[in-house]
Amino acid sequence: MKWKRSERLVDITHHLLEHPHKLIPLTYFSDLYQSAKSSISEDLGIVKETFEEKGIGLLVTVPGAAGGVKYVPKLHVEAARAIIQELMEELGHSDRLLPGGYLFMTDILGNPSIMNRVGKVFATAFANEKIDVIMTVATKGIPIAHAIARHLNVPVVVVRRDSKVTEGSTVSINYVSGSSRRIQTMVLSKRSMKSGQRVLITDDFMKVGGTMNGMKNLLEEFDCSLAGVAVLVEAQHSNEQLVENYLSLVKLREVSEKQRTIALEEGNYFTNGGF
Ligand SMILES: O=P(O)(O)OC[C@H]1C[C@H](OP(=O)(O)OP(=O)(O)O)[C@H](O)[C@@H]1O
Repeated sequence: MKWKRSERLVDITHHLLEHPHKLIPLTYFSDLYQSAKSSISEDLGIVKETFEEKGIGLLVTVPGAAGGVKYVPKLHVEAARAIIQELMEELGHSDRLLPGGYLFMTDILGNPSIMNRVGKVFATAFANEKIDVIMTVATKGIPIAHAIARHLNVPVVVVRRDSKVTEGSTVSINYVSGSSRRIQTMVLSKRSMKSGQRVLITDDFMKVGGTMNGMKNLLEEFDCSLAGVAVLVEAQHSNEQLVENYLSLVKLREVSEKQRTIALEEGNYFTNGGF
């Protein structure tokens, strides 16, 4: 089948979007479309210019025999800010307030369109980091972890709070859950990670950071290192913050269970390295 340029451009775009952060040799495209490398290079130049101008992402070219092109999901600042503003509007409804200063977020975490945008905001911040794995803790962190993983093209590991025979042999640690000051357990299958991997930790909500801190401690048991911490919503609180370096999209500054009010502000995404 002879491919017209317009058909190649559509198919190249589709392939790149389906394989973020994957280095694709030019020969893959020239063989697929039976086209000269020079034509493919021109095609990729058009895709690159449109991707970067429209804020879809970057098209990184790696020269040399082992080279190729790699699509890196990366939003423009304005697009990231608009997604965070959208989140704040969604979260700002007083009926989301739960006892203990938590917010009901399950509907947002279950919304694939919102999660996809959240994933791309975080993937933008970590686009240049070497990340091998994304770790979260069951349950509500799972949709966020997968959303980020989709854009970074890396696997997700889910820490559980209980041991299950279906996880095989496991590593477990105890940690103090910040808000409730309860001793809790984190369990992760030994098969989940390999020594030396760099891990991005994420969760839907961080209050005192006990949960996040527990996951950081778990990394040490696997001889893995922390590549970053991504939090959807962080909550202001009076206790000592157990986690310093993290990125949050939204900050729950103040809640009044009596007045049923929620005060939100942008998280530290833009001030702490999101861009
Ligand atoms: O910063 P901390 O004070 O440790 O609290 C943050 C925890 C608590 C809550 O999880 P839960 O609602 O307890 O558990 P699940 O995600 O399974 O609903 C939230 O999803 C974070 O994981």
